[in-house]
Parts: sequence; C-alpha cells; structure tokens
Amino acid sequence: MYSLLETINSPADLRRLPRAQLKALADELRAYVIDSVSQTGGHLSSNLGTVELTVALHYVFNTPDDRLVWDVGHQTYPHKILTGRRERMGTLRQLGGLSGFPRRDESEYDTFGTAHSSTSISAALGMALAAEFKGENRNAVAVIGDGSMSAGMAFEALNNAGVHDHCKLLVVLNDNDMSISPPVGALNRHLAQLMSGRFYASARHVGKKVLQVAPPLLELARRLESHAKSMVVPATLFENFGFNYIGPIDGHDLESLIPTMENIRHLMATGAGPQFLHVVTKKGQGYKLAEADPIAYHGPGKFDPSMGLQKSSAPAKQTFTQVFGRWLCDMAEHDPRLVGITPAMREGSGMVEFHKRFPKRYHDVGIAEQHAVTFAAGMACEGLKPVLAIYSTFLQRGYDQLIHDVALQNLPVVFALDRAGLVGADGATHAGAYDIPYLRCIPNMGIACPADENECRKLLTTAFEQDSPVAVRYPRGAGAGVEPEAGLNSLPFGKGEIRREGSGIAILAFGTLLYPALQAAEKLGATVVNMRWAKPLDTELLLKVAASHEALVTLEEGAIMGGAGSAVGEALQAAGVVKPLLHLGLKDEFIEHGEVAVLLALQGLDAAGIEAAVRSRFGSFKSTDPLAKVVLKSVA
Ligand SMILES: Cc1ncc(C[n+]2csc(CCOP(=O)(O)OP(=O)(O)O)c2C)c(N)n1
Ligand SMILES: CC(=O)[C@@H](O)[C@H](O)COP(=O)(O)O
Ligand SMILES: [Mg+2]
Repeated sequence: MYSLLETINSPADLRRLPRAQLKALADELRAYVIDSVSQTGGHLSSNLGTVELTVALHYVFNTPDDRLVWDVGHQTYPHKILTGRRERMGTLRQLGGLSGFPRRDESEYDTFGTAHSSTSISAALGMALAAEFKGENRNAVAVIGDGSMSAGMAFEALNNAGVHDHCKLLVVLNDNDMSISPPVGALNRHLAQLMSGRFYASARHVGKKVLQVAPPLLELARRLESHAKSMVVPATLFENFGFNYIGPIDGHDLESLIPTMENIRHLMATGAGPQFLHVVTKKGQGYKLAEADPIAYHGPGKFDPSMGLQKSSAPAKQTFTQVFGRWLCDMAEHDPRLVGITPAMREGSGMVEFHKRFPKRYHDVGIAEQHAVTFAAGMACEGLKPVLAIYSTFLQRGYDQLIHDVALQNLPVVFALDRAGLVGADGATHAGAYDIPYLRCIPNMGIACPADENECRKLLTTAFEQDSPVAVRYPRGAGAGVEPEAGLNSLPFGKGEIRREGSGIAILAFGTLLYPALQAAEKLGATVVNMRWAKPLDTELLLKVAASHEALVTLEEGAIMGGAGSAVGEALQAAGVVKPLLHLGLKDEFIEHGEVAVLLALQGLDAAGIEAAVRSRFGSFKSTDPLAKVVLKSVA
C-alpha cells in the first residue's frame, strides 16, 4: 500500500524520484497520515491540507540546508513522515514518542520549535539574514496559515522583512479559509478578494513576475489571462509590504506548485528579495468526513477511518470547559453587560453555545491574544463586563497588555484561564504551567484556583462580581466530578476553607490537586486546606493553620518556582512565622507530552507521590530537631 512512501527515508530520496511519481507519492502520504492519526489521535485536517505542499517544498528546496520553518507546526505530520520519522508516527504525542510539533532536538529538518502560532516569518527572516551575514548561500522558507497570519507578530515580521531587498526569504501563505473555526477579520476578507474576482488576474500577475523564467507555465498563464482580460489589478497587501506576491495557486496541484516554486527559487538566487507565495488548500483534503467538518477533525482522538468520529455511548464527565461555557450563558442571561471574547479558540474554550445565543456579545478577534487583552480593557473602560476566555499558555502572549492595559488601570476583566496545568498530548508548548507565578506578581490581579467543577462555577461568579481583574484557572478535561449547583452563587473573595482536620502536618492545596491531597492525608493523618485563591492569599487562615500544625506542605499544578507555595512562604516570613515548609508542584523543567495522569505521577503529584514526598521530607528530620518528634509521629 505504501510501496513508494516506504522508499523515502529523507527528502534526498524524494528529490531522486521522477516528477511523474510525485502525485502517487502524495496519495500514499495522505493515506498514511489518515492511518496513523486514526491510531494515535492528533491534528488531522490541517495535515491533510499540507500533503502536496510538503512534497513540493522538500522537492524544490534543498532541505535541511535551506531552512523550512512551519508556523504552529500542527500541520507537519507529512513533513515528519518524509524526513525519516515515518516508522515512529505510531508514537506521536505519547510519552517518549514523537512530538506533535516540530522540535529542533527531534530532527535536523525541524529548524525551529513551534506550537504557538505566528512566529515563522520572524524566525525565517532571522535565519535568512543570519545566512546573509555569515556569507552562507541558503534560502529560508516560512509556511504560515491564514489563521496564523492574523496575529500582530506575523505583521511585525512582514514589516521588517519588506525592507531587506536582497534577503532570501519566501513566505508561503497556506490559505485554507479556516483557522480552527472559520477565520475572522479584515485580512480574511482581503484573502477572499484575492481568491474570488482576482484569482485569474493574480494568475496573470504570476505570469509577469515568475513565469518569464518558466516557459511551460507561460502557456497556463496565457490561458488564465484570457479569462481575465478586463481586470484591473490593485496591489495586494503583501506587495505593499515590499514582497513579490505570487498567486493564488492551487496548493493541491503539484503541477503548478513545483514549477512555481522552482521559479521562485531561481528568483531568490538572483537577489530578487522577499517572495510571497499564496497557495490555496482545503482543510481535510482527501478525507471526505474531514473536508465536511474540518473543525471536528482539527484535533480528533483515535477513530476508525471507515466510520469516522463516533459519539461515545457512555455519559462523559462534564469538563471544566463545559462548566465555563454554561456559566457564561447563564451569567450573560443575568447581566446584559457581559461580553465574551476569544482569540480564535471558540470550540476549545467552550463558547459555541454562547456564540449561538448571544452573537452580538460574542467577539472572536482571531489569533491575536495581545489585542484580545487590550480590547477587553477598552470594553471594561466603557462599563461592559468582559470575560476573556483564554488558554493559560496563550495568555503569555498578552502579558504586557495584562499589566499595562488591564491591571495598572484596575479594570474588571475576568480571565477564564483554561488549560491551566498540564495538558497532555500537546506537551511543553501548551502546558499551563506558569500562570500563577506570572500573574501573582501583578498588583490588583486576583487568581482563583477552583478545586472542582462546582467551585469553578462559583468562583467565576465571584470573579465577575469584582471591580478588579481576576483570573480563574482551571485545567483541561474533567475534574473530581462535583456537579455544579444551579444558580449563580459565589464564594467569598480571597478565602479558603479547611477540608479535613488532621494534626501535625497541614497540606495547603491550590486547585484540583485538593483531591489527591485528601487521599494522601488519609494515610498521613494530615489536615487539608482548600486554599482556593493564590491571590489574595487567605493569610488569616494560613496563620491559623500554621499556628496549630508543626509543618506545612503546599500543593499546586503549576510551576513550583514563584508559585502559590512561594506566596505562602512569603506570607509566613512577613508574619515572622518560622515553619518547616515543603513545596510540591511542577518541577523546574519543561514537561513533555504524554497522558496527564502519568505526567502528574512522574511529577510526584498523585496521591502516592504526595504521601511519599511528605514522608521523605519530614521523615528525615534529625532526632535532635525539636519538631521531629511531633512531625514524625503525625506521619507514622
Ligand atoms: C498564539 C496561538 N494562539 C492560538 C493557537 C491555537 N491554534 C492552533 S492552530 C490554530 C488555527 C490556525 O489556523 P491556520 O494558521 O490557518 O492553520 P490551519 O489549521 O488552517 O492549517 C489555532 C487558533 C496557537 N497555537 N497559538
Ligand atoms: C495546535 C493548537 O494550538 C491547538 O490545536 C491545540 O492543540 C488545541 O488544544 P486543545 O485540544 O486542548 O483545545
Ligand atoms: Mg487556515
């Protein structure tokens, strides 16, 4: 079935194939992608769209010497398969297996690590100018999707690149008219214009700018030109940025992709400066179900390709994302000032229903996290109550905006911080590991850490009631399964609770690790405190517990350095309380992809790990230590 594909162990093998065989190779490659993703889960529809593009790029450019930089990198499975990793595709996104994104430590063909979008043009320009500086003759190619193109960073890079008249940079815009959900914004409209009335006119443009060096395509251009006789061709946005714009061309047609790219390569060799190739592809291409529903097949789990995705018959546990989505609709019903904002993550953030029911109060701003934060700030200035649903990892993009535009002006924006903690298969790039440290140093910010679904709903209400910015952080997937109460009840701001009375040791849990803490405490005879808020810290409760216990343990699913545990240490020190203190959380390392439960266990953050850490830390007190007797007794 894969007779041709099995002969390709590197792009050099690919480049030895006669051109006539490339179509057959692309067909096998597409079938291989469907086959392997159906067995591992992963990003499917984007990868089906880049099959021919990948073949053409590796065929025409001299990779890895020519640098190929993929944006986001969720569409690099064909690239992985053609660059020596075909047989490891069965390990994709699993512990110890291939990453779902490009990684420099995985292959020399992965020139730049990615997973957050819109970095490719900057990185490729950096590479192109570095080559020029070092006197090395190589090209740099950035491949960026239409969704990712909407981010400010991509435009910063275009702006910079457009003045480097001789740089050997090619930007390939992979335009499939989709982000995860349908794309939004004026750029999308511009691309649609290039695609519609201007398609043939643009092809005529290709004729002028590229095809004079490619006689076979000249004929094609002439044919297209005859359809476009009366069209006037205004400059595209990309030409105005200083690029030589070519396209749009069919990104699934190797017959146009390869000669066009060859000609662009020749142009680059002549010092023609930055090139921009607009290719049009279809998300899900070649797998009917994904073509029909590219959103569902953006990142499916395992499935049978002959059946497609099936609804599970077992009732699924409610996820935190669903809890948020329901709360958002209920609160919107209750308070007309509420507006919901997402930077291109409608499905992942649980806002589909809100969009349907409150279309005028729903804002998808595209992949534009920085803008999303400041846009929310602007709305808050005018008395609206913005709720910005954003993954913990993506809020990193909007950090200055968070400080300068929201917190400094003490504006009441609710940050519904999804994917806080480990996310599993997406790995280190997507882990919501840093939000407690990066948020808690900002004045005016509140940080709520719900322990379960019911608390999540209530703490969202608490956050919404405040006159200051508050983030409510909750993890990917389901929690302990505590059914949220109906109604819009809140919990006190900045207050925790004692969940289990024990003695000797008190475990102070921030967030969902409360539940493994309760299990560990059964064995340890320890007290468990549900702290609920990383900021403001419930200092009153903390000092009370500190006074009645011999040692304290802090616990959070977030980076240990500078996290909630550090806040506890600072508060004790400020109060002059000296107490043995053990911090448990995510270690100071990037945590790889794998199943969340396994990764948490490896971090020592399951019940057994918590118990073991407490015994190890406090069981090793020297007998001369005056506290030893009491502490050891309590863990015996
Ligand atoms: C900074 C950032 N924000 C959001 C995301 C989530 N995300 C991943 S892929 C994607 C859509 C990308 O659309 P596009 O670039 O057009 O690629 P396509 O999937 O259509 O091939 C989004 C929003 C991300 N990876 N990085
Ligand atoms: C590539 C990317 O950033 C998204 O597609 C991400 O993988 C989605 O993650 P969730 O599945 O957690 O929504
Ligand atoms: Mg797209």
